[in-house]
Amino acid sequence: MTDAAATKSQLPALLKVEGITKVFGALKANDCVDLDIAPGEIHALLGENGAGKSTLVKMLFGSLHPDAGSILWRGQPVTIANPMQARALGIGMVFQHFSLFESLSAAENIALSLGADVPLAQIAAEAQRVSVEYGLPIHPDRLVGELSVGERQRIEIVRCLLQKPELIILDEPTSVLTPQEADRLFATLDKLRGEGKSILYISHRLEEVQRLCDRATVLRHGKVVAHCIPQQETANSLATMMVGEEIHRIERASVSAPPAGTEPVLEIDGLSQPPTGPFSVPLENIRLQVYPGEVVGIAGIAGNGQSEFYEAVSGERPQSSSSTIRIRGTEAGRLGPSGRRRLGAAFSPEERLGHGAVPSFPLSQNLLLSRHASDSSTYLGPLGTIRGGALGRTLERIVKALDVRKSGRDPVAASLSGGNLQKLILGREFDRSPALLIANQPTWGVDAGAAARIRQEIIDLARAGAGVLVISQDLDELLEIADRIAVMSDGTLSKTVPADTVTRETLGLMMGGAAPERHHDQRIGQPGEAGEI
Ligand SMILES: Nc1ncnc2c1ncn2[C@@H]1O[C@H](COP(=O)(O)OP(=O)(O)OP(=O)(O)O)[C@@H](O)[C@H]1O
Repeated sequence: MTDAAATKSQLPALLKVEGITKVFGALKANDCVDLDIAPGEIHALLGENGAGKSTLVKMLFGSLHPDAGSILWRGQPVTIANPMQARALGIGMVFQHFSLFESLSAAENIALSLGADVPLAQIAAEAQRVSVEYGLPIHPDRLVGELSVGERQRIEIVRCLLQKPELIILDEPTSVLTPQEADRLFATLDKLRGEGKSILYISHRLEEVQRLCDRATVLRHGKVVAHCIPQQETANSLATMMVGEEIHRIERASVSAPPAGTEPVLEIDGLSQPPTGPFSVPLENIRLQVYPGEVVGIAGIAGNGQSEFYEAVSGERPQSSSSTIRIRGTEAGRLGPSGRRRLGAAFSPEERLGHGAVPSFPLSQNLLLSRHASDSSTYLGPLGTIRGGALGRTLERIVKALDVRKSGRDPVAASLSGGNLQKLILGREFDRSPALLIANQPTWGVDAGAAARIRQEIIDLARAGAGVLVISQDLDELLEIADRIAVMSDGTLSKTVPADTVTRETLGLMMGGAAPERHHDQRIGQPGEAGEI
């Protein structure tokens, strides 16, 4: 045990959890969990998707209630009936799925949760002060609906800090952040720890857990399997504790240039789009080609036009000109998502709940929503009746292929853990064997084992002949799976470079806008790209 961790483990606990159990139907999501957190400690809560982490922290925040066990706060047993009581005790939480109203400004959202009679201008000023003090830049007057996921998260953290909590629960805070934003967050958390605040930190990124956290509790299938000091472990040993077996190593055969004359599966030619809202990023003359057999990655700092680009290529925001987007040679610019799906495209959006899936619909109905147009003869009868048997069989196939953990046969989407829902949404698209897959942040919030599985599926899909476009803020992910990488910056797209000729550092520079040439696209095997970065 390191000296600091040893000292912290001996301090009287700020929070102690004893034998907490939570049952959903036949599933024990938490099974007699013990955990203690000292003042001034960053404590990691680790476990694979569906291990029970969110269930545990929701009980600490009063949004779920334990079936057995006790919670002690500063040594006293407490019942946390609701989030208001949790906040009153001094427990704040930043959720994995943000709880902000999109049509309200950042300051209005903060005002709602503070619930006090404080003028909005004062709340905005206070939020600004906290955001500067803790290095979390936000714009209090901006509408949340216009902001990137990273910016929304900063608002959530600022809102939480304004409530002056003693314990802050962070559920996968860095999964949507760039390396630079994550570094800034770590500095913020360090500062909070220095002020004596405690942090319960859920993350699938084991390197950052080792770098940041004093102690860790590891859950598997709802049970505590280990308490450990992350710095005394390796990322591999932590992952093995979580999943109980070694993590799959990605296998990736190199891809050769497609034969001359091969038609791209996706061709974007001069895609420009004016701002779609007061704070949205305009897209400027984007050109890109994706060929069968390859994975093309789009890197970039959040808020540089990736969301607008995804909307344009997926058909969520059809274009005024048909010819700016071609899918398998057919002009598709004016088509919506279903029209593009009929051409063989598949899509996986960044936000899984609300966008990738309807939270209150069972999984089978969510499956139907994305496949009714492209596979109508499989899932719909002659009079538009739903073929439940076919839907059920497909669902089972997807669940098996991606090892989706769920409670019950066909539960509502909202009941799946974040990572399991992500596996389901991607599995739904893989299952169609699409000619083109466009995935936005495919492994956001997914555990190390499942992320490896998803990345392998993406590579296998490409090697089986599909073209894949992956938008990701995770540079390591792009370097692992992409054959070519382009960087989105300020609504423009750099030329692509072969992934094996770039490093994180050069990509980081490109993300900062250092790429001298834009609007070009280059296929694998064409020379002279890397030197031009
Ligand atoms: N409201 C609910 N109803 C039914 N089952 C639920 C509910 N909430 C969670 N579960 C189930 O409990 C298990 C634990 O889920 P939980 O969200 O706590 O996992 P997690 O460790 O946070 O996973 P992830 O890393 O994917 O977020 C999962 O199998 C999930 O499907």
